[in-house]
Amino acid sequence: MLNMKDLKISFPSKEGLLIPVDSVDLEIYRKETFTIIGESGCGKSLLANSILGLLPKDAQISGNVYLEGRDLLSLPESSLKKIRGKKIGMVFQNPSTSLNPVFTMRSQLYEILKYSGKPSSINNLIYLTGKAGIRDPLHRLAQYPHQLSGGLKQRFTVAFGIATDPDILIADEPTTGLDITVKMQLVEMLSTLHSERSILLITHDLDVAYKLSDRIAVMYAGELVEISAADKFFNEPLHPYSKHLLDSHPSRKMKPIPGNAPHIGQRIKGCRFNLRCACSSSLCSQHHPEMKQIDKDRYVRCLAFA
Ligand SMILES: Nc1ncnc2c1ncn2[C@@H]1O[C@H](COP(=O)(O)OP(=O)(O)OP(=O)(O)O)[C@@H](O)[C@H]1O
Ligand code: NI
Repeated sequence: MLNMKDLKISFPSKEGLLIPVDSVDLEIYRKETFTIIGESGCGKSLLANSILGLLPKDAQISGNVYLEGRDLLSLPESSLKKIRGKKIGMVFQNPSTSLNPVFTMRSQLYEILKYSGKPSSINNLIYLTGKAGIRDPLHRLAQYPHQLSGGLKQRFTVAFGIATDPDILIADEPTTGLDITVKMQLVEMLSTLHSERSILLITHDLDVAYKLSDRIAVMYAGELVEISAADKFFNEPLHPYSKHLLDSHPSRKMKPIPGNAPHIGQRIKGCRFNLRCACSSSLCSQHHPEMKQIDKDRYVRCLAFA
């Protein structure tokens, strides 16, 4: 459905070219929830934003992003805008920035539907708010963003995200900043959407990833280092970094990952994780591993598997 080939995003800077996303290859299947996890700054949001053509102006991008065979990166802005509106839905990290404070929820949802040529009857508005798990829809639709709780605002951004019935919904940290009860309600709601469309989920939160994902991709310093079916991933992570990520969770060993994530300008020879890896050998600091298929639904970038 959505395919990335050798995607690279870079920024010119005084210290030379910064490459926060490097050689990413991935495929998101129809109706699956594909989740990207990894420490802050590893490139998750840039990767997601590249699908929408929403990168910063100075970003340089190469490679391909195919949505149903069409390369989004080669399309002019006008076509991209149409696709963005109809085929790709987006749920942003901070609902306050994606909701317009001066319009009611009803008029905002109405505008999205009208713009994308979808039915904008009140029945459809109620249907969509219901799908996003919003109770008492008529009352809520009449309100302005500042009258809503954080959880309700986030539900409305989900309603906006699915309004155009997109093939893929991109949700970047949708649960960040929500308290635990509201977070779990949102997760519950997202899981009901899951059977209908592909979801690209980005999260720091392993609980959220565990509850929602069909497959997990782990990103480290701009590269994907593991892609695995979610059940296998949580039982038997392959990459040493994946193991550390899981061990840092309170329900496991709650052990922090040793060392620090590399600085964005840092060029690391060999495996990018070798400086922090307990299993690292002299080979790891010399050879940069390729992504290798281990079995039907697992890939890993680690010399221990080469
Ligand atoms: N316009 C820019 N110019 C230079 N570097 C940038 C720019 N935008 C982002 N970056 C850098 O790219 C890296 C990846 O950023 P990105 O936002 O994709 O990380 P992330 O994995 O989403 O992190 P988080 O989990 O904190 O949201 C970061 O180191 C960031 O500083
Ligand atoms: Ni991010």
